[in-house]
Amino acid sequence: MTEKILVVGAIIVDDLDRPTRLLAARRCRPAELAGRWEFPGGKVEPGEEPTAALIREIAEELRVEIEVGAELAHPAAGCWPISSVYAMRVWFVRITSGEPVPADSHDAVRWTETSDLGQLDWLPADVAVVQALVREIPEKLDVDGFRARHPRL
Ligand SMILES: Nc1nc2c([nH]c(=O)n2[C@H]2C[C@H](O)[C@@H](COP(=O)(O)OP(=O)(O)OP(=O)(O)O)O2)c(=O)[nH]1
Repeated sequence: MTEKILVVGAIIVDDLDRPTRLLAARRCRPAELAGRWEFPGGKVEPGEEPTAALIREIAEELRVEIEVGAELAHPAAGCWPISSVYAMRVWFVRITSGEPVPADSHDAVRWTETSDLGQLDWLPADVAVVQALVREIPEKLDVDGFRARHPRL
């Protein structure tokens, strides 16, 4: 069986310990995904560390530097399924330098209160990730707790 291509995504939060807002990005390409919201990021290149790919993608797409925090792993599989071709891993991250601006992958970025996440029209594969976030929000997005409850496989 062929390995799926790994996509990495950033859950950009205002504070890694006590997040209250999250930066969602609206895709502008390809046409079938345009207008839907996602966790900015992209494909890991051959030989690249996933978190290095995340830092690279966020610099390319939003022109900011980030610190990578805890991973939000799929509770059973580790990776979040996207399609027969792609699987995704996502991490909480914090911006350490710069102001996020959409480059060529997005036409909007929006800081969203964690309570309003369900209002956005997310990419289909991201809905499960958002649901996992929403389930955890009453616990103030306790990222250490996340790490304990969703250990990487
Ligand atoms: N970045 C990202 N991609 C996602 C998410 N959810 C989801 O289904 N995808 C899909 C969309 C794409 O089909 C696939 C790859 O993502 P991408 O197009 O952002 O990758 P990339 O930046 O490396 O792409 P490119 O420069 O080669 O065009 O993953 C998400 O939350 N973030």
